[in-house]
Amino acid sequence: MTAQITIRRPDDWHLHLRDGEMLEAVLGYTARQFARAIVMPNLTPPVTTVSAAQAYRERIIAALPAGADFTPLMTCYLTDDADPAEIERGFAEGVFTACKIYPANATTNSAHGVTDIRKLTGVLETMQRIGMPLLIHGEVTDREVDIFDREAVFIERTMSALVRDYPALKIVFEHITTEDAVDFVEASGPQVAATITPQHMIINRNAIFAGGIRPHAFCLPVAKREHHRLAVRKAGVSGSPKFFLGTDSAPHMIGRKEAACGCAGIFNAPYALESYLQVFEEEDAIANFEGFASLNGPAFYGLPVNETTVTLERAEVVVPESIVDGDINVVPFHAGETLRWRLIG
Ligand SMILES: NC(=O)N[C@@H](CC(=O)O)C(=O)O
Ligand SMILES: [Zn+2]
Ligand SMILES: [Zn+2]
Repeated sequence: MTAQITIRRPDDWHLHLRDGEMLEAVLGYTARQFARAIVMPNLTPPVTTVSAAQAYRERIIAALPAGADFTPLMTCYLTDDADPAEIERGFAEGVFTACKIYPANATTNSAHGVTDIRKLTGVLETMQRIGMPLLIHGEVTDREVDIFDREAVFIERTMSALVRDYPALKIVFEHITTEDAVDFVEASGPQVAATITPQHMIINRNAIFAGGIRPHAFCLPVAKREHHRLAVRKAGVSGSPKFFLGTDSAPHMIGRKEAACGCAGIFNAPYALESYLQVFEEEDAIANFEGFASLNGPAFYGLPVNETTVTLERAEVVVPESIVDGDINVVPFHAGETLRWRLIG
């Protein structure tokens, strides 16, 4: 049995770092595991301009623990009136790495999101021309559509046409949760890829109702049926360059999760690599772990791979029931469980 595994240092291609005290409390966990991360722009107010992204990047860098080697890659939150010139300038100046579409009201802090993708023609043409990736939270927001079908219906109603109409646009289908999304990404050209979270490889929708309502297993897109989990898991460990690591680590204060109307989001940053590696091991696919965690993302984004490495050893790690820092109290993914790998640096 392998006792240690060393891979090139991974990156997280989908991450929520928040701001202020929460940023201070959670950033170190990601910086310990990952060299770079695509930082989601769904702050209040959202990050829609080059100057807001620059200022947010500075706050992140200022909050880094001493000696950390971590680069935040910033994203622009698209709204109906997003300005193609601003986006092109942000990309050219190296401030924006990508743009993010949240369909309006699809998820946490998405009230300013896009109401109709047809309003973005100028933006999407520009992004296609300059090779700037478009990251999509792929769920319809139509309340008539069952919540478990919203990703599949988004493919039918929006994603298919988008891929057809912008054949050279780089698109990341974020945090995929269904067999439909796996099939769609596999059937599309190399310009279409997807991120996969640890939770969507590990839990199905039963986890949200195991013996009672489990708010810490609730995120969006919500976990689906077992056959979808198996399809997502298989895609993730397959070695296909179209699938790469994106934790979607999304911390919310314990009181905002354990509430009559609890927030969506799972905080998985502290043990993300341990969690993913366990899946690759269970699927007898450790040989594909480095590709998923450290190579496929940079290749898709056209960025260099990281030069340094990380090592995980086979050792039990008990995940704490909560992560507390000053006033911040967040329950991590796998709280109270024992994981089989430990990141040693
Ligand atoms: N994934 C989540 O459940 N929540 C994210 C938003 C998102 O990625 O959709 C958040 O910002 O809390
Ligand atoms: Zn999302
Ligand atoms: Zn997210």
